[in-house]
Amino acid sequence: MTTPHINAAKDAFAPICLLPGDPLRAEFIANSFLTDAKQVTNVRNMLGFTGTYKGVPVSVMGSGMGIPSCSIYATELIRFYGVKQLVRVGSCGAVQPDINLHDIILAQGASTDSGVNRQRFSGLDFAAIADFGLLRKVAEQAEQTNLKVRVGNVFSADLFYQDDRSRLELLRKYGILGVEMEAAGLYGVAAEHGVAALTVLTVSDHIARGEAMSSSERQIGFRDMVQLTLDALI
Ligand SMILES: O=P(O)(O)O[C@H]1O[C@H](CO)[C@@H](O)[C@H]1O
Ligand SMILES: O=c1cc[nH]c(=O)[nH]1
Repeated sequence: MTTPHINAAKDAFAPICLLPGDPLRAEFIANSFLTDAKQVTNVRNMLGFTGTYKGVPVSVMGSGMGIPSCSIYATELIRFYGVKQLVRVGSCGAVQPDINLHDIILAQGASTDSGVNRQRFSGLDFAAIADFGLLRKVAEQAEQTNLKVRVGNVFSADLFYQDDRSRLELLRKYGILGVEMEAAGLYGVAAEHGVAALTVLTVSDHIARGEAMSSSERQIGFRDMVQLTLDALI
């Protein structure tokens, strides 16, 4: 079976799928965390893998950057491959002064400048929120392992390069924790199909302070996020 963007066998994906933006991060997660991970799709080099974690089948697939790309993969995974729980494991730029590089954010909700949810919600404003069950599991796992996480609203931006400082100040004032590019779209796709989604983010940049992780720091930081997420869900 193939879809326009996934060339996996019909039963190739597990009901739980992690979605990093970067397909090479998907490969890293598969090789580092999953047992017997096998590559199941490679259309456009958007790699997807399925293996097990503590004996439970888990998939991981790149989603690309931005809501349109992520929405394509999320929709095909749900409609054609039966995925029921989609958990984005991504990076973000921090907005608030008390958030630092390496911090982990659970995106309880996602504000956005994208119009996609208005398109699917008849022009009305849809509150793009995480599945409470998934959110609670990851928050409780963090508490049990003494890993500090922040839970709240993030902003899913269409533009990565956005130099408007007044917008940054607006986001800070409204309590936005971090800026990324997919969560609001993922939550909209999940709501449309009646499945569960969550976004877990590692702070890779501080937008206000102009700080950024090195590539090796990114890998270690992402490791903590993935470990937390898998231990919470499985
Ligand atoms: O690291 P990922 O998961 O790709 O997430 C963030 O990084 C990309 C921008 O560099 C966007 O996709 C943004 O959401
Ligand atoms: O979308 C993103 C991701 C990481 N850092 C940012 O500043 N923006």
